[in-house]
Amino acid sequence: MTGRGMKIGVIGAGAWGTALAQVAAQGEREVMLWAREPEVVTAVNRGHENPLFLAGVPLSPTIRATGSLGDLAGLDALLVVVPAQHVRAILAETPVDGTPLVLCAKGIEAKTRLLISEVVREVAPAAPIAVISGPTFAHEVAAGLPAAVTLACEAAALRTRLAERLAGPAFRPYASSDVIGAEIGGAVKNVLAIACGVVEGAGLGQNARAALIARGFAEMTRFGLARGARAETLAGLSGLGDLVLTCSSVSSRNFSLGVGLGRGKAAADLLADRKTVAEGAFTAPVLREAAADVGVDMPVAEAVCALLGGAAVRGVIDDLLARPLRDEAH
Ligand SMILES: NC(=O)C1=CN([C@@H]2O[C@H](COP(=O)(O)OP(=O)(O)OC[C@H]3O[C@@H](n4cnc5c(N)ncnc54)[C@H](O)[C@@H]3O)[C@@H](O)[C@H]2O)C=CC1
Ligand SMILES: O=C(CO)COP(=O)(O)O
Repeated sequence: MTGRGMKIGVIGAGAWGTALAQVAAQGEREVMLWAREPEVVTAVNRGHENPLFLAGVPLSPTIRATGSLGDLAGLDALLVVVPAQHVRAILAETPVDGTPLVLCAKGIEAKTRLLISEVVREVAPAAPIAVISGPTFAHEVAAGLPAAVTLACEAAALRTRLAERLAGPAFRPYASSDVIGAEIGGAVKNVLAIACGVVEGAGLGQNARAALIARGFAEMTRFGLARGARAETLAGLSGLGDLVLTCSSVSSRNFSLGVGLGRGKAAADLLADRKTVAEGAFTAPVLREAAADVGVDMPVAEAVCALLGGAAVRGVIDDLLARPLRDEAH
């Protein structure tokens, strides 16, 4: 069977899960979308919209929302699009068995320091795993604007079928077998986007932001290589591509969080009561620990941790700039 006939389910109806359901529904194909919020289920089924997480985008009528994870049984692949810290709990309640899981969250599990693919191997050991990651603001993808992603999966046949199923006129998956590399790019760039937002909020200028993107990419590469990622994946869509996107736009929740920090607002106030997720705030502390585990220096990630912990912006920036001079290659 080619991938085109695969029946797709999406777990998580935030902005990105809804946008991916829209991608999977192209050609009037049916898609089952699990939403945690009953009002989202109702709005998608009755009005073909998701005003809570993706307002203003008309959705395909072939997307059917459900509040019951049991309704996902028997599908050919499930896209997992709940925030990283909730993947374990949600999959434990989902009828997965051997269904392929396409992991779309960008983060590291805080209490275990595991990448999401490692979490899923624990909670759904029979499920083949793929990862989709790349520079993709949900509202642009849902509106049908052009975007490209890394689609990583070790099994070549499944990789091809998923790419056939999800590719569309404006959505281009690029195949890779480097699952860990695709995950690390997406997780680390969120932390670096907070740092770039701080540069913006504190008015440090365009030169500083470009320097931070380049030195941040050096950090991502050091950590990724130490964890077994391939350099070309880190330099691709899911690494450098997504880093550039989220480090240069207030459409990024992580960048916007950094702008607030850079203007001197407290992290606790910026994060209180928010409905949408800024994954970098959860990833930064666990990334610092995970980097220490493999002996990798990540000064920008350290600085983000300090700011999230309440340190004053000026002091953190002064400390970064006062670090000993070093070779660029390190
Ligand atoms: N929004 C975007 O443009 C993109 C987001 N992503 C990633 O997709 C993942 C999901 O993010 P978004 O769709 O943007 O979410 P969102 O910020 O739009 O919405 C929050 C989501 O979290 C869910 N949620 C809240 N508490 C929960 C709980 N206790 N258990 C399970 N789910 C819970 C909500 O139901 C909702 O689906 C994140 O890892 C994000 O980094 C990846 C690419 C693009
Ligand atoms: O991952 C994203 C774009 O690729 C979305 O970024 P934010 O989560 O920072 O909004």
